[in-house]
Amino acid sequence: MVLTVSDLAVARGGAPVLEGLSFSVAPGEALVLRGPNGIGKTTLLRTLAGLQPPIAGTVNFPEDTGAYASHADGIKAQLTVTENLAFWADVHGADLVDSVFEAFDLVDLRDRFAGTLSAGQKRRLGLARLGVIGRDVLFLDEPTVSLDGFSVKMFASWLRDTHLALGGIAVIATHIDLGLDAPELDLTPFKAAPDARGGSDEAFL
Ligand SMILES: Nc1ncnc2c1ncn2[C@@H]1O[C@H](COP(=O)(O)OP(=O)(O)OP(=O)(O)O)[C@@H](O)[C@H]1O
Repeated sequence: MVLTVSDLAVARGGAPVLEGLSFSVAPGEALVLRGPNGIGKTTLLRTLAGLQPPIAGTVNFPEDTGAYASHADGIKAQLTVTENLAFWADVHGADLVDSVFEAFDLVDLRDRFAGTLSAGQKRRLGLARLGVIGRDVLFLDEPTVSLDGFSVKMFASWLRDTHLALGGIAVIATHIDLGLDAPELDLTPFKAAPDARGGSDEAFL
């Protein structure tokens, strides 16, 4: 299982954002996306994950092995932490294992309604979803936003010592160092030439 990207071009709102991207990520490896605000990290991650089509090139990894995570993580406010995780496990036909509560520091929050969690706690729950759904190829958009230093370290440990150690793959847009010893891809040189058409995609706003 390898993630292979060939001559990819991506667009947002009908306007090309990045072009000419080729790279591959092997099992057990992560790739960190770098670049200034607005360069196209979110657009690229969404395209890699199959949430929007590329305008050129190809993205290859085994079907049904990918998962995209951003701040809009689909937490159900009226369910407890445990019920949220059980729901996601169920949808993916996976078992909800106790170690997930520990890995994401949710042990004391098991019975709390998700709607009552703080921003950082919600983020931990959203990230814990990745620990239950058993997907091999993770596309992570600023996963550590709202997390305190301790939680960042916990998440980095899970990523390194569980997900990657078991042969998973991760492509991560992050402005902070997760201590992963992963290669970085600066997207700046891949900025698409300006497109006179411009455009707007209301559904994506
Ligand atoms: N509806 C739209 N129409 C045209 N351009 C858009 C539209 N929505 C976003 N863009 C532009 O697309 C570009 C890529 O945005 P994207 O969110 O992928 O960047 P990013 O690298 O993730 O940014 P950040 O680091 O700020 O999160 C930006 O320059 C943005 O202004």
